[in-house]
Amino acid sequence: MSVTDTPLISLRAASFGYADRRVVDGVSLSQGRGEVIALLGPNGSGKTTLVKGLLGLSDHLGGEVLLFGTPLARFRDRPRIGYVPQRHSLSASVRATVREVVEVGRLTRRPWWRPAGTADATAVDEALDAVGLRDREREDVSALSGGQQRRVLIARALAARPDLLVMDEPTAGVDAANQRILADVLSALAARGTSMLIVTHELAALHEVVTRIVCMDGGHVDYDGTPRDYLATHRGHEVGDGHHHHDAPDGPGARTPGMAAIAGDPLPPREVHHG
Ligand SMILES: Nc1ncnc2c1ncn2[C@@H]1O[C@H](COP(=O)(O)OP(=O)(O)OP(=O)(O)O)[C@@H](O)[C@H]1O
Repeated sequence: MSVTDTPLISLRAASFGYADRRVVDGVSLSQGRGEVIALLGPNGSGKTTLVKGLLGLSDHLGGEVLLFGTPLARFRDRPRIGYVPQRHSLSASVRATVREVVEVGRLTRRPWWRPAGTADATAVDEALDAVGLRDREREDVSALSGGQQRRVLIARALAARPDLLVMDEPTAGVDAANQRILADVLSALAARGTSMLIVTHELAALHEVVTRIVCMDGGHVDYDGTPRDYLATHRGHEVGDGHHHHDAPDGPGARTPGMAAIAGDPLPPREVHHG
């Protein structure tokens, strides 16, 4: 297998959890370069625990986990995986400009004592362009909407030029118009070949971006295939986790659109964007 064929992530019978509590149990999954995987499943099925496991933020409790071919325990090249955490918005109590927040993404790419150079500035410019916020770079992040702040966080992750972008519910809590903008941002990244692993309850918003669907239930993977096959086998059910929802009536799943949306019903109109 050549280096370029090495999967970005490769899990064999992998388990993750917290201390001795096994939440993700015996999952086998590998992601190739350029793939955009939507990780679906009901609340509590272990999606976040799985992606946190890849980042060393939950405990690896068994099985094999390779990141870019290197066993998780020996993996040191953390900046290769960009992470946009769940339900994270930027604190209103800290004053920082959009650009300053994105610049933080570069810190993992240089020693702490070296000041930012032109390569850092270029990476920040590109990340801001990728999310369509270059023209807002001097603004205070607290002045931005929730959806725009989510884009700032995506830019922060992109600034490190990761090989894999892991996002936990990037569209949750964002209104329909801004979901559309976020989906466009992710589509543009996908068109550039960015590999993504996206935990989501809102497949309808992202269906144009996703190349593969992995569905979890009770800590296991119970579906892994193309969006087309997923649609065929799950027709009549709600997208993602709607049919399993049990513990978060006001959570993101509560807004999960039905199958009709992914099957081609029109999405909400695009937001007209001013400056
Ligand atoms: N830090 C933690 N310590 C102990 N248990 C945890 C921790 N974080 C999550 N869990 C438990 O792990 C289980 C799976 O949670 P996880 O967040 O991975 O699910 P999820 O599929 O991402 O759910 P959601 O769709 O609600 O985000 C839950 O039962 C949760 O209580």
